[in-house]
Amino acid sequence: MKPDANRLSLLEGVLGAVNLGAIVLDNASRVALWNRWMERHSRLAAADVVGRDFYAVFPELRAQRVASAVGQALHNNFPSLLSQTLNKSPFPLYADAAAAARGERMQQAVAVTPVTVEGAARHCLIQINDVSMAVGREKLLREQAMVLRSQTFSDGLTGIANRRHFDVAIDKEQRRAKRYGTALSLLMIDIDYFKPYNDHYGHQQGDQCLIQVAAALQGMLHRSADLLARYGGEEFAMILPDTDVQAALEMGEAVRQRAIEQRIPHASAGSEDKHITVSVGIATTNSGPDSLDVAGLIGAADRALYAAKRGGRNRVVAHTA
Ligand SMILES: Nc1nc2c(ncn2[C@@H]2O[C@H](COP(=O)(O)OP(=O)(O)OP(=O)(O)O)[C@@H](O)[C@H]2O)c(=O)[nH]1
Repeated sequence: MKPDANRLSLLEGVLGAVNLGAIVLDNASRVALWNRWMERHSRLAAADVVGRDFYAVFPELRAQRVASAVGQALHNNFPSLLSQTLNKSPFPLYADAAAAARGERMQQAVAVTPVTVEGAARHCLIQINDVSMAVGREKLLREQAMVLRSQTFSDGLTGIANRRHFDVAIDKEQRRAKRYGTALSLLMIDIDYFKPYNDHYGHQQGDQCLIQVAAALQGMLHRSADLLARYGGEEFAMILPDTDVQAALEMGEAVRQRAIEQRIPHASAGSEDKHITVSVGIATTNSGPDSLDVAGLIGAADRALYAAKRGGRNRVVAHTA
């Protein structure tokens, strides 16, 4: 074999073996080369395609970015890499027969490159990579990152916001209240006689009680900036932006009532009512000169809660400066 013919058959062999789609178009956009990968995934044989107008083979591509990339390569000697977000699957190519039957195109990365051919007008090479796996992996990673993020900010037992979420939110709301001169209220809510509940019914039922109370309180919040968090073991915190002391007292009372409405039996409660109750401590900060910082607000709500417990439990106490 002559050296030139040798090189040509080597090149044909290589093009046939590469694991990507290769199409060569001549200057009049006729298909000059169609490799085996293209045959496999388009289900069009080279013999049926070579020599035909590219847009007769793929009419839908005429109005697409691929067409302008081909034009730029052939007429302006300009290479293009098609944006994958805008051109996910421009070619009707399928991983296998089953995907073709489902009409599920493979995700593609497409590059169009001008090719100089000795003694002929400029050609162009279209390379198509199957990036379905990479795209799938990326999607999975993004989904996992979202799950991780939501786990980082929610309490594993009750599903409501956790302490970390609370810390971020209270800080943000305190600064917002100060900046806009609005009131901010914090409710600390603690289940009464929870240690005897656990001792009497067991830890697992204690967990169920926490889940039920958390869900009931969560259902009371309707404004997007309101937040209920699990602050500690059997203690919840409710952040209420734009809420003055009067409105916070009403909310505290509604919380107390909602807990009672659950009718969770508590045979060993230290009180007359043999059902689960909660105590609520409230602190409110305004933008005035005696406005509280985050630590001050939490400390004040904690002291109010302690006063509610000392006062007999199943009650609401608001901090007074
Ligand atoms: N089941 C369960 N119990 C918890 C969890 N976290 C904290 N606890 C329990 O909550 C109880 C809290 O008890 P205390 O702080 O003594 O308060 P209390 O018995 O509720 O008494 P008062 O608050 O004064 O009415 C402890 O027994 C903890 O073990 C949890 O995730 N699950």
